[in-house]
Amino acid sequence: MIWAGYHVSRGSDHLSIAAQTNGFEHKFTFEWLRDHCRDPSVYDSDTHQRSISILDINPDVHPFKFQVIQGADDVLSITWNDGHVSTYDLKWLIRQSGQENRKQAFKSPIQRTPWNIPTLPQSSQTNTDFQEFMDSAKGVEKVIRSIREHGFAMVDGVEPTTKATKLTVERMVPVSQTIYGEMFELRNEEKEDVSDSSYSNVALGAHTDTTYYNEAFGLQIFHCLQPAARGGANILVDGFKIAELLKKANPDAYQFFRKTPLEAEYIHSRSEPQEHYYNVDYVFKHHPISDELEQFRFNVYDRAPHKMGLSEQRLFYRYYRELAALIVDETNVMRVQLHPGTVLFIDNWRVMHGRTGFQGQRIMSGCYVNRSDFISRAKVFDLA
Ligand SMILES: C[N+](C)(C)CCCC[C@H](N)C(=O)O
Ligand SMILES: O=C(O)CCC(=O)C(=O)O
Repeated sequence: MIWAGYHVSRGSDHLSIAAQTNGFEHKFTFEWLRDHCRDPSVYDSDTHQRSISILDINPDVHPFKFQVIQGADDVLSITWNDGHVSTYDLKWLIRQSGQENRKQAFKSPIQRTPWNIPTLPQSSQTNTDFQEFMDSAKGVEKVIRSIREHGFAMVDGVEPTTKATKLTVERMVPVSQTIYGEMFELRNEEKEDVSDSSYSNVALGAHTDTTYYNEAFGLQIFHCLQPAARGGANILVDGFKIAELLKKANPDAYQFFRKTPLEAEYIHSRSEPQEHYYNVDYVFKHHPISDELEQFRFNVYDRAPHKMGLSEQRLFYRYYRELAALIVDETNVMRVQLHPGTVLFIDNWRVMHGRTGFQGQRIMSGCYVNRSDFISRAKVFDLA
């Protein structure tokens, strides 16, 4: 059966849709087709949820007849041996085909552009005005695009309060509930029962947060409500650039961190701890299908004891020094003096943050956002 350049034919247990141009065949078993029936009786097209179990489908299901109905959207219609009729938008069906290049199908739709000092993105790309962000979908899209392409974004002109920071974040994504609270205000007065070193005035080397969580938070948000009298600048380092540099300088080290999961842990409260976060995962985490680098995880402070054999220990220390040296190399370190009014969004799966030590009172307001919540929002704009 010929349809707009395709030939649909039947095999022993499948249908094949062959492109007339190059003869490429998209093949789907009868079971796959019946399972992917988009009829409202078995599938909700609003929520994309299926409403039947795989056991409701007869494994011997096969077409009684099939035909292509041509129209605005060409449709494949199958009448099954049990009498059920399924229709498929042929363009949709071809997009689901895993034969051609499954890897390709999962490639990120956005171009991630690793940066360091010589290649810093323009502020016109990364910064968005508060009113534009609040009033238009375009403003939100611009911020998401910058986070996806460059690993960070800024919104300027926000009222310098924690309440306004929350409002700004929630325009785009829900704020996460964490052990640090929802919105946190980081002050350098000793917090009585909290053990994290960020609640002090010491310098913090560039790191990603919550490596000890099973899913590290997707975004870290900072809004400096009161800058320190001296020091206290933030630093940002693009982990994807570091990945690129390490891979080039020492491919074995890159492979080591791709294949060797590292231990991380944290106990939040000093007295009567009610929790002990612990996780193992890779420094360079790749997508299981596309193989693209998806997450960079690096935090020297929150490492748990490394349970490694002797040769692994030797390699680990050699390579970890090399990695750490790239992260402090000034060519790779962006300095940002945050001031009241600017909300900084950091992709915590890519860009490391830190700060210089400081004197005087400093107040940093902020929060975390779940990875899934952020990616879900980005997908609406076709940015994930
Ligand atoms: C942001 N806030 C101050 C609330 C917490 C900071 C946590 C930092 C921690 N060492 C980590 O890397 O997760
Ligand atoms: O105080 C800052 O600017 C950064 C703190 C920090 O690195 C953190 O909270 O993880």
